[in-house]
Amino acid sequence: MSSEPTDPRIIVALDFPDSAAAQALLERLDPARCRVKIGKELFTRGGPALVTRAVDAGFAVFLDLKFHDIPNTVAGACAAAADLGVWMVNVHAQGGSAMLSAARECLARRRERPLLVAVTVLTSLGAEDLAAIGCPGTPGERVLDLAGLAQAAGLDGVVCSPQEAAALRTRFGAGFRLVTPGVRPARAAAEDQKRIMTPADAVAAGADYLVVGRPITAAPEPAAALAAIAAEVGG
Ligand SMILES: O=C(O)c1cc(=O)[nH]c(=O)n1[C@@H]1O[C@H](COP(=O)(O)O)[C@@H](O)[C@H]1O
Repeated sequence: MSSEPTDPRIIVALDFPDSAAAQALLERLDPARCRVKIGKELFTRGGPALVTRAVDAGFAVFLDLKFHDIPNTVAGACAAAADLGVWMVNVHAQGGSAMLSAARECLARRRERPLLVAVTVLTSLGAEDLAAIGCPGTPGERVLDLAGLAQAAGLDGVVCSPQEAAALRTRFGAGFRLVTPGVRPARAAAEDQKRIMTPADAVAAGADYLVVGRPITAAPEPAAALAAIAAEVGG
């Protein structure tokens, strides 16, 4: 487990349709005040070059490509992510124990490695969505099961909704990283997110890192929106 400090806690999700828009926001953000996340949309547009630019600009980068494939393929993808110098990388816990272990082992062999976290149940899914895909139980129950799989495989933590953070913290203890999207300031629109909480409530529940996209990136003044959320959570 890593013992690095959690501050800054806020990870700005750079979900932009082109590299120029992402670059423009990066130039207005301070790497001492936030981390950034590059996900599927922006990575597919901007590729590794954009990731390298953000790393070189001093940002702790969460490369959110949610790898989910056979163990050998996922291990190789995690190694490629580590080569980019990112701070955190993720895989889907539903890929199973062998896949999680392969990812972990491949990164453990490196002198410096990114944190490895597993996505549990997407924050856009509610109980009725799980039922529709034949998945029994509540999102909370499934998240606990999948987080158990991730911890047993030696991962650093999980991506979950803040609604599950308190139960996970109780079950898995202080060193297990809880990365929570599904964060919405009071009165902000939920949009496609279903399991949400405010920034202050998420941190009170035990979240280490808050992934925040549109409440910052779609704000008229993104840096001011970030500062307001940072003030709410104390860092
Ligand atoms: O892995 C993620 O980051 C992730 C997992 C999850 O369960 N839910 C979720 O929303 N995310 C990501 O978190 C970000 C949330 O963005 P906003 O809904 O705009 O704040 C997006 O970039 C999603 O891809």
